[in-house]
Amino acid sequence: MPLTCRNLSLSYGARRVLAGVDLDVAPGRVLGVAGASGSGKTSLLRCLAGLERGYDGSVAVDSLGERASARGREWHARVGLVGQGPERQLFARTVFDDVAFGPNNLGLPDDEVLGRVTRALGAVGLDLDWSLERSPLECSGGEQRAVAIAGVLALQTPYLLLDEPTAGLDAARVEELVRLVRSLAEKGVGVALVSHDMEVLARASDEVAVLADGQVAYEGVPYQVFRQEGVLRRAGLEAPGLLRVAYALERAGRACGLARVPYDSLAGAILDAVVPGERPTGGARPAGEGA
Ligand SMILES: Nc1ncnc2c1ncn2[C@@H]1O[C@H](COP(=O)(O)OP(=O)(O)OP(=O)(O)O)[C@@H](O)[C@H]1O
Repeated sequence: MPLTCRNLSLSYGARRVLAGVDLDVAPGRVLGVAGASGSGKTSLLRCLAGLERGYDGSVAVDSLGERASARGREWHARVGLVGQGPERQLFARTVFDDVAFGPNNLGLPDDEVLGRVTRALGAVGLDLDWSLERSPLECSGGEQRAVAIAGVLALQTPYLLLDEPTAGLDAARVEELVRLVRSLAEKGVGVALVSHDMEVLARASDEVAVLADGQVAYEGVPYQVFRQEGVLRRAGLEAPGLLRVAYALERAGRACGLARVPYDSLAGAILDAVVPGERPTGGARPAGEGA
């Protein structure tokens, strides 16, 4: 059963931030969440994470039903949240201790903690031996982000909420993050991914929900969402460049097979559409390699 919200509304004082939102975060799926600054993305994740109490409507996960988020511990065992700028919350003496904090807090035996920390560090590309020596304060910003994400991964929650996890990261770490999100989904984790980077959403998401004026203005598979020009305008968003090229080609009668081509293969599909038969479908040949 998914993590769901139904008719979810939330106000801060007189300001209504969410106004009747229905969304599902399903096991093994990645729900991307897009929207302008202040459209309520973080507030939505906080409701799903069981951190907001004053909402109307319902939020449920597995067998924990309406208002169950008030039960705290049970909810947090199911839903992990990596908030914005999570590296600000690193505090332990070593990276290892920081990542181990959550599992230790669950009262798990030492060998289970070690296993979880090892796997979580590996998932974000960090080394176990390094983690035993290094203070989080001595890490680069990108490493700190990875440590903070590992700390939540080590909780092994079946649902994971990520709020702007790629903000400020270099291209290689963005790439790692997209791969991590996809591999978590392949292992059955249900992920909600908030991002201002439409390319990250197009690559990582199974579906994208666009928030505008506190409501879901549109929800669908990425290539459909990003062709909704009116919705994007209303939400202050712009489709990723490659998709805009693909849409333009389709309008000109040169289909790129958007319904079946994953975003990462789109450059090859566009070249196929422009110069038919010149390239293997989905494959981009390294520069300089002969035909
Ligand atoms: N604790 C709070 N008290 C009062 N207002 C709040 C609080 N938290 C958020 N808000 C307001 O609610 C609105 C939505 O904020 P939220 O952080 O959910 O938006 P967002 O879509 O995540 O924005 P961004 O993309 O800039 O992170 C904003 O206008 C914000 O100022």
